[in-house]
Amino acid sequence: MSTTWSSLNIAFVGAGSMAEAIIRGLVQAGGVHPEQIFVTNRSNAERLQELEQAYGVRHSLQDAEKEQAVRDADVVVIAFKPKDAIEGIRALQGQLTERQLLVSVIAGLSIDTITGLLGNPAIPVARTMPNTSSTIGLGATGLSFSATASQEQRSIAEQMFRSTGIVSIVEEPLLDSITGLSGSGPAYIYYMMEAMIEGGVQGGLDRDEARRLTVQTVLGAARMVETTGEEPADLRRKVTSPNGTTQAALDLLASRGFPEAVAQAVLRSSSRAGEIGAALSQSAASPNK
Ligand SMILES: NC(=O)C1=CN([C@@H]2O[C@H](COP(=O)(O)OP(=O)(O)OC[C@H]3O[C@@H](n4cnc5c(N)ncnc54)[C@H](OP(=O)(O)O)[C@@H]3O)[C@@H](O)[C@H]2O)C=CC1
Ligand SMILES: O=C(O)[C@@H]1CCC=N1
Repeated sequence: MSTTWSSLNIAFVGAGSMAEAIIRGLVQAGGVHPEQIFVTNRSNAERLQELEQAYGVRHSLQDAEKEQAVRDADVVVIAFKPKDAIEGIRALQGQLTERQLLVSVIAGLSIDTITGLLGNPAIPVARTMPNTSSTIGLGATGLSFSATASQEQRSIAEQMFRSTGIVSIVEEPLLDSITGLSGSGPAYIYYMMEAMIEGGVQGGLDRDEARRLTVQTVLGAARMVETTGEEPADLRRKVTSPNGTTQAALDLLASRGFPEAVAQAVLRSSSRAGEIGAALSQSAASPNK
């Protein structure tokens, strides 16, 4: 692969929320021309049209066109659910060569399982764990590579995900930890926001007003950590007057095990990624699955 960013061909196999988040980042922030992007899925033509309308990307559901687009691509991104991974990757067997980079966003699925399913250990692979905030350029993506990925391919994958937010390059086993932290992480924050809004409503606020105040509070808190460089614990202390209102709320959260529950949630998501990966590896080893 010897190509420039402006001539890069990227094929997305799988056209759901994660594919869209990356496509949007590439087109709107990464300077990738929509013509450089091809997208396909299993059967949902309406969804492909929606993506074409939103971003101008090329698409097809025709087997021959899909195959040609994959063969022509410099980078093939697989973005289907783990349950569809074995069938989806086996379908790509024989279509990829060592000049191409396969990028996986599938939680838990190891590089070894991917190359095993492709039937070629020499295919370069970037295993990634992005998150949905990539949609607005505020993603956080973990990235690791097979030993076969060239320097150029590594740079291209890094540049792709930098156009959707920040990137953390790690050894492959740490990707499950990144899954627990930032891959699943947006959902923890949304869960917290749902509960904050509910508390506001129970306190008598109008739901829209409670939502507006919650959004600004979360945005402001994240931006404070980023802008001041202070530790979250120090910033928390600055909000908390002795024997004041915040202290009363935090005491209640601590008594209900809040910090421990959140840390355990991060670890549980990580271990679930490991379980998914192990199950996929086992199924991939079975020729009938
Ligand atoms: N959502 C998130 O927050 C994150 C998700 N991920 C990972 O991203 C992956 C995708 O998740 P998400 O985008 O949420 O999933 P979605 O359910 O939104 O999308 C899945 C897509 O895969 C397509 N698909 C399924 N099987 C095949 C196949 N055999 N060939 C081609 N396309 C196929 C589906 O097509 P059709 O509709 O036609 O069936 C659909 O377009 C998952 O593996 C997940 O682990 C990673 C980080 C964050
Ligand atoms: O829930 C999941 O399995 C995916 C992976 C990380 C975020 N969503």
